[in-house]
Amino acid sequence: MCAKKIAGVLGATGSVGQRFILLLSNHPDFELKVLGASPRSAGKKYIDAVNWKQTDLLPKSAEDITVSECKSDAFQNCDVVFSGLDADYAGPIEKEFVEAGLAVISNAKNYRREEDVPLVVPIVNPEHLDIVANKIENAKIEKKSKPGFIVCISNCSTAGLVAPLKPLVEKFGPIDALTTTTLQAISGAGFSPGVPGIDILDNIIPYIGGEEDKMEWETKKILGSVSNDKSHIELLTPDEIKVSAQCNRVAVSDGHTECISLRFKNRPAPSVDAVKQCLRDYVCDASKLGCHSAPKQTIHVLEQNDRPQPRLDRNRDAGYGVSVGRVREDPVLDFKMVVLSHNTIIGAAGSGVLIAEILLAKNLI
Ligand SMILES: NC(=O)C1=CN([C@@H]2O[C@H](COP(=O)(O)OP(=O)(O)OC[C@H]3O[C@@H](n4cnc5c(N)ncnc54)[C@H](OP(=O)(O)O)[C@@H]3O)[C@@H](O)[C@H]2O)C=CC1
Ligand SMILES: N[C@@H](CC(=O)OP(=O)(O)O)C(=O)O
Repeated sequence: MCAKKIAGVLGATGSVGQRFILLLSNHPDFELKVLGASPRSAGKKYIDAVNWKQTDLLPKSAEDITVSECKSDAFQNCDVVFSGLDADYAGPIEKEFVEAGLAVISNAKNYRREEDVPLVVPIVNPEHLDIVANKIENAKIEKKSKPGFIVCISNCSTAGLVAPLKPLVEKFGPIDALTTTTLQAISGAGFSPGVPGIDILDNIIPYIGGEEDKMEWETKKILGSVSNDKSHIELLTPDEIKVSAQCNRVAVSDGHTECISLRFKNRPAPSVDAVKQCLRDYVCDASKLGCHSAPKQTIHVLEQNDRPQPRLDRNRDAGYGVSVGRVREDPVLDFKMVVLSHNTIIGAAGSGVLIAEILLAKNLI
């Protein structure tokens, strides 16, 4: 049995950072050693710096770690650094880490649109990590030291959307039109400052800044393909997919729900039963690789009329699985369905951990 890889977390005190702490405590492959947050938290013990808001208790192993400033010196011994940094600060910090030769897996939006940065939902497009493998291979050929790199995790609502789309597009071809209306949990808005109770109690907020554009754009990259020379990602064209998103904040703690309608380009459209079977049969590559956190069932197709529900279904496969319910014909497009995914697990920190497990299985960290 190899020694565990050393892991660090940037933005360790936030909504995503706290989830990283939970997922990495007692992980068989990674040992959490270094935590970073803002200058307000640096120098304090983690237990004193964090305002812990998870329903699971703060792991003992993290309590006494002294929070560092987010500078690469403190993280030099890390084999992998997970970032849950506020996007207002993530850009230059993550850049400095990559330049220092570190492997960074980031939840922040800053580098998602760079064409040579993989944007990965690990249950959907781990093959985009070939770009990292190619960078490392090229450095070897040029006898340079192992390069730093960044892998971005998608927007949390996008992660839930692309999970069922991947097997459907593979089996039934391009999607001519898709609309999605989201009902997003408050943990998605983070903890500093977070959504005020007075705004969300007895209410729905029909606007989440930037979210609709992210869903519409990121879907094209995640379902796109690696270029022949493995240097960048080629996006799907509008001819291959058209997405329209409307995003809403609702009074749910964790778990994003999405009501999706879609029409395939190819005629005749498949039957409802064929769509359900396709979703049930999908086994993601992370599961085939035997990764520790990979879901046993990637997509759970639920038959009850009133499911999925966030409180009841968000923890399927420990939050790494996605639930799909109410698959039925749509009188305007071809089909409609309801998708539920855990926004801070498969939509954020869990995806980061699973990406690291895949990188490890491929000897890239
Ligand atoms: N929540 C979610 O479901 C998802 C979030 N994301 C993305 O992940 C990132 C983190 O989100 P979230 O956890 O919700 O945000 P939070 O606001 O809860 O946490 C932000 C973190 O950034 C740290 N930070 C703030 N300012 C600085 C600074 N100047 N230097 C270094 N660190 C700083 C904070 O530290 P301190 O406590 O010391 O202030 C805290 O650890 C964001 O980019 C977000 O868009 C992505 C997918 C899903
Ligand atoms: N905006 C998402 C959280 C998220 O994923 O944000 P971003 O795409 O900026 O990382 C939410 O509020 O639920």
